[in-house]
Amino acid sequence: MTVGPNQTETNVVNGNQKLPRLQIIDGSQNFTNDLQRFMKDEWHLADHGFNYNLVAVFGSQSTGKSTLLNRLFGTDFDVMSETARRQTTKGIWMSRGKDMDVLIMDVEGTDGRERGEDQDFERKSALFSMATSNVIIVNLWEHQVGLYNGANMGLLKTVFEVNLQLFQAARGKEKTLLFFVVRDHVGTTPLANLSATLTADLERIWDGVAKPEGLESCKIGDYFDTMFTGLPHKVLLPEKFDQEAIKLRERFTNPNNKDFVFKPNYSKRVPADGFHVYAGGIWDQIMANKDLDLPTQQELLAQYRCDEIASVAFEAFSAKIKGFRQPIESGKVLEDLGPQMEEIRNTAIKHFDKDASRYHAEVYKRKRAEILNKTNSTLHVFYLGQLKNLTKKALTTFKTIVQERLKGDKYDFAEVVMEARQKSEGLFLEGAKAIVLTETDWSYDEDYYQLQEEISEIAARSRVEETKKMVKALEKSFENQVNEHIGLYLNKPSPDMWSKILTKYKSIRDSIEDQLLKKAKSFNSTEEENSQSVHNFRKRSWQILRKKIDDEVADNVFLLKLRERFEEKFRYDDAGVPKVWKPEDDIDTPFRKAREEAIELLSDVDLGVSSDEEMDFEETLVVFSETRQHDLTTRFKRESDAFYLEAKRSVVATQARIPVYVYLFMLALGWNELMSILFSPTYLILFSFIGVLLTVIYYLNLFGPLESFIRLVVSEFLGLGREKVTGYIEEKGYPKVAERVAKILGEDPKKLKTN
Ligand SMILES: Nc1nc2c(ncn2[C@@H]2O[C@H](COP(=O)(O)OP(=O)(O)OP(=O)(O)O)[C@@H](O)[C@H]2O)c(=O)[nH]1
Repeated sequence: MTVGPNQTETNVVNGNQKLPRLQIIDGSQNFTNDLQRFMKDEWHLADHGFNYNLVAVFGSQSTGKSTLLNRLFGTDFDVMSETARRQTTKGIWMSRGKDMDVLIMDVEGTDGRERGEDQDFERKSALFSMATSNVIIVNLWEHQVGLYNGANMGLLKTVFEVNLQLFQAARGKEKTLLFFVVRDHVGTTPLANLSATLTADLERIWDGVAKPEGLESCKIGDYFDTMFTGLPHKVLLPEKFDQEAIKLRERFTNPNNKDFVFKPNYSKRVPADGFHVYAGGIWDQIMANKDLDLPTQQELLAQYRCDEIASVAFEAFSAKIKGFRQPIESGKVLEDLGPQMEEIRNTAIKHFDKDASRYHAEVYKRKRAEILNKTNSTLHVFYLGQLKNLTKKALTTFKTIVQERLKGDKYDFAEVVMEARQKSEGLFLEGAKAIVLTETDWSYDEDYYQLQEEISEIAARSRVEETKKMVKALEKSFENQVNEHIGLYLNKPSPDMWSKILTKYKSIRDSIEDQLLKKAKSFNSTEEENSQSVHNFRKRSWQILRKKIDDEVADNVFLLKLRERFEEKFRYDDAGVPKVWKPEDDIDTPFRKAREEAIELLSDVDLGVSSDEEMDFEETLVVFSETRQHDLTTRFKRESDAFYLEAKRSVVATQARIPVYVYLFMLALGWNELMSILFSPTYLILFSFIGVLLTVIYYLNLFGPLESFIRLVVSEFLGLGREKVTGYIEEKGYPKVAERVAKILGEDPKKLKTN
């Protein structure tokens, strides 16, 4: 059966599942596009890494190559029909060995009987096979041994030349096994002799191969191992052929066999998942007739595959980190972000390592650094976002703690700030450390520094506010004390009250200043700030005192105080009982004294702090200026004069006595009336009552009120009379009344009317 370009075959024949095979290079020398799929889906070798081997078979056409391969590896390569006898294998076919991790290449026969001009395919396929295979089976008839052309020695020369081109640098390290299978071995010539002949031929060919510079003395054994075996005639001795074929298969399948063919140093170190790229690249190079530089090819393969692997790993990585974006952008601090990022990134790198580490070490290292860098850069965005959110959270924590702690009365501001700072910075540092991934140079120093700066700014602002609040509270306390104590002095004025006020003022002020300095310590204030605060407070305290004094010495208020003080002295005795002036009493002296004592309060008061205290504000208070003193004195004198007159009047009232002789005269005149009264019980009781009443009025000094009362009664009485008259006039009518009036007056009523 002749198969067309890049044929694939996976069908079932005679009820048996045929092993899938692929024409990787067709008769027109095109490389297949299906190799990756076959490696993965048909042969299931893609994930085998280096754990697979590759065998190619060389030999003249129709020498039973395909038959041999099918026997050894259970493959289903086409075998030439016994009757047709024409070339079967075109190009290069590939199959996986049955139940073996081995790829087998059935290469087109080498003598090109049907190929004609296309002789160079031989060299190309040799190059390709050498670049990819661990073992090369050289298939030849027994009768060809010793015949240069017949034994395909021309092909071997090509193989040697190609090998030197490809593997000169790997001398002694990497080798290829040349496995000679002598077909139709009759046995007349022992295998040992045949081997010797072949070895001698190989040496001869090797010697004839032009060696690259520096490798002139290299031996065939530096690059090749050789093995020889013979197989009986398949047609004449089929049973023996079968037995030997089974034995031979053992050497390919059983690693414990002493002649096991696959040795580690035969491997071309192409990971299975990159084989399709590598093989394709090699064939492209061969077709382009370029020097086939295997290390470069391996590097190219590594680059290609590492990129592919990295891309798959990165895709999976990207899908996993998607969920971070939204919450971080919305300002959330994600718990476990660090461990999660580390885990996702490490999984991606592990994935990469697993598949890519088989490739060219330098390329793998470089590509690993690239994907590490790429994943780290991607995660760095989340790292920065989380840092930003952490900074915000730390600042909020700081503000909240400070606000909460400052709510109470007793707090040490510096302690509060320190505690809040420790907590918020601790929160930041803990969170920041947790998101720094290994194998990164991520640093949060700058953010930490910024946070510290912002905390300091907030603390400074808060300190200013709290200081203001504290000063205000102390001023209020000062004001309350001034109102209480100094108000007391001013309510009970005395000549020494001003000095008392000043002393008290200083003592209150000093005590508040002490408190101010104590509190200021907790605010970590500087000396300069402290002295400024004290200065401001003094100024304010002085203003408070002045206001209090100003209020208390306002004209009317102070006049009242003067009057009270005067009255206290003048109208009350020492026991606080109101004085009743008697004619013999001296009114003038107590009046003068009381007035002088009151006026004393208006004496020059130059209230001020001591001159040794430096103040840049108006530090004295002239309570009563000369003009005010004069004005208040005059007004007070006027008021006090009224009291004097009242006192005098009360004395005059009691002093207006009738002389004794008048009484005697009246007694003589009214003797009879007196007697009648004395002897009339009614009169006696009446007069005694009136007498007692008058005495009480006299002693209680109630003549004034009595007089007022009488006046009130009289005026009421007159008012009543007037009402009666008006009522009468209204009732009787005016003309009649006029007539009556005219009659009484003796006038003409008409005249009166007109008037
Ligand atoms: N005498 C002899 N004939 C064999 C042997 N093995 C196979 N044949 C026959 O040789 C012929 C060619 O067999 P293939 O296996 O197709 O040979 P080939 O080398 O793969 O042929 P091409 O692919 O065309 O190069 C077939 O008719 C086989 O039956 C053998 O050991 N001895």
